[in-house]
Amino acid sequence: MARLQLHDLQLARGGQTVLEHLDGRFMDGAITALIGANGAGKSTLISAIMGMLEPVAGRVECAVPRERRAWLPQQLALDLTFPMSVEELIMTGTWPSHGALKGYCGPHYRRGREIMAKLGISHLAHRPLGALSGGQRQRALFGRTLMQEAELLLLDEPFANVDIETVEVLMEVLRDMARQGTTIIVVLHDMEQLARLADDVLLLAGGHGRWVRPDALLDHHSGLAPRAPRLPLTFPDVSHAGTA
Ligand SMILES: Nc1ncnc2c1ncn2[C@@H]1O[C@H](COP(=O)(O)OP(=O)(O)OP(=O)(O)O)[C@@H](O)[C@H]1O
Repeated sequence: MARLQLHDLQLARGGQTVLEHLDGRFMDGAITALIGANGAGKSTLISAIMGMLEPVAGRVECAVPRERRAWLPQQLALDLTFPMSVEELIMTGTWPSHGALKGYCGPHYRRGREIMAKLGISHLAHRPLGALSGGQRQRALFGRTLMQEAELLLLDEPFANVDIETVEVLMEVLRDMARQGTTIIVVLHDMEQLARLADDVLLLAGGHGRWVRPDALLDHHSGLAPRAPRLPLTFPDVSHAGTA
């Protein structure tokens, strides 16, 4: 039911506590929006979930094997200038489970072609990453995640610098992955995207985390800005909302 759980987690950066007493479970097959102001600790929590940051106290319980955990950072954080084609990038999705040095076999290539077709990038298979638009690059990065057969997927603002048509394709891919049981955590700042995608919301503020129903956030925003759903998220007082 919940392969990823947080137990009284305390995380620090540079000797300073960033988050404490963080509890909760991320349901299998659900999409959780991770929200909070700049510096609230979203990246810190993601690092801990990916096993890259040791908790000061408490623990992350994750039953998903490491090779099935995928992390898609913000596009700007990625160096995509190295000479690699779209197809080559997608095939690297096999590395965590298959190894980087073994080469690929027929079924790998077939699956890679299916994934490119699903993402509408078959015609870009041999194009270098450096020659792609933001949207095309993001489709290719999602392709690598599909190739990896991720069971836990963390994404940081996956729709930033991406065209509207690509947003639609990628949202459908995420929904599809969730339907197949993948646990998805996505950092979002856009209310409309949250409304469309999130089954659950974890709000980080003041060093704590609170689980909020998406509709509670939507009610808050509809009162503030009924005609402007694309406003960036603001953070309501959710002190009435129970922690998980
Ligand atoms: N390597 C580091 N060393 C020291 N402090 C750090 C380090 N990384 C992050 N911090 C601090 O930890 C706090 C949480 O940062 P974090 O990057 O997790 O926030 P965030 O919610 O992801 O912010 P943003 O939305 O700006 O990416 C901030 O106060 C930040 O300055």
